[in-house]
Amino acid sequence: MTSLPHISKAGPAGTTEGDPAVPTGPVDASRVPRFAGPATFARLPRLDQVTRYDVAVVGVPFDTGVSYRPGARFGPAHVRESSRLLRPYNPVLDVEPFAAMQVVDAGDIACSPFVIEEAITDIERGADALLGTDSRLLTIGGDHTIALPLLRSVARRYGPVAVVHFDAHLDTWDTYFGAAYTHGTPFRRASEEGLIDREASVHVGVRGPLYGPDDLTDDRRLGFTAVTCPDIAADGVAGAIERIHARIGDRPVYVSVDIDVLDPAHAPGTGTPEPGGLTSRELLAVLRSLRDLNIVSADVVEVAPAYDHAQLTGFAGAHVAYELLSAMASGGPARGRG
Ligand SMILES: N=C(N)NCCCC(=O)O
Ligand SMILES: [Zn+2]
Ligand SMILES: [Zn+2]
Repeated sequence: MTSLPHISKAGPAGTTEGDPAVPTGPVDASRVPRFAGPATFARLPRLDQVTRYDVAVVGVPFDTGVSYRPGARFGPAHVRESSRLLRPYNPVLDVEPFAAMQVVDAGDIACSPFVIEEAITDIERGADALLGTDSRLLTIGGDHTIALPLLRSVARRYGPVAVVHFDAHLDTWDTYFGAAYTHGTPFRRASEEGLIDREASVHVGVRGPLYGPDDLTDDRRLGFTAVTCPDIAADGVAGAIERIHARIGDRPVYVSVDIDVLDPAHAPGTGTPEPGGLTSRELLAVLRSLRDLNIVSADVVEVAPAYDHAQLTGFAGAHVAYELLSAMASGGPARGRG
């Protein structure tokens, strides 16, 4: 009988047992079935099972900032459960992210489900505790409100960062019902607080009706340009990649992926779905191109499992996280401003 867990060393079999320099990898799916044992992200070790890490995958089960369907508080658990099928080698980028870096599951940041301002402080402190000089965060939300405290933490370390924001929505609106901190407003607050590089931030996948033309002029003033879904329909994925790279260069960049950037056919489990979105194939291709960028941290947000079908959105979220980790592994450690 085999007992759990069979956490593997990510180096060549038999050569690295007990070597602290070699990352501890996922549970070996050829020895312990994928559907057995606890659902850490990609079946990676927990924070307390390693002595150091390069990337902490951390959940933020918060959805008090939503304007429509609630439920993204259950996103971290759903993405973890859906990440059991991931495999260690990324053939497109020719990288083994869990061998190139020590990736750990740091659990969830506990935050208030009642008071948004308190939750934002909790998330910022939680991120500060995990983000080191040579470590990065990959955060699983949670609604998009959480990008604000995450950017505060990242900007404290790197200064204002470029943002590549994948989303159907601008999320640079001002207030809802007079509330400043919501999932429709994080990038406006971040821009006002000086957390983002206004010369180098970009939305990807924006579409759907707005409140009025001012939304777009405000958005540009706040430092964003947009590669919209109609742009991608016209110029393809290659056109999108070219524009993103031209805008970002080698600046430190934070990547935020709202899963509703995908068409609802690819990701139904989300709170504010908008028809006419990206396919998962298109999104994964753009994410792979980010290997050339200086990624300082990233998030995947807005997975709301109550509206999911057949784990489509969960698998999409898990794969997005995997490609972000692969891009980080492939691009090497984060660097400060050159
Ligand atoms: N961040 C997300 N997913 N949605 C923002 C939608 C804001 C609105 O209801 O206008
Ligand atoms: Zn959105
Ligand atoms: Zn969003």
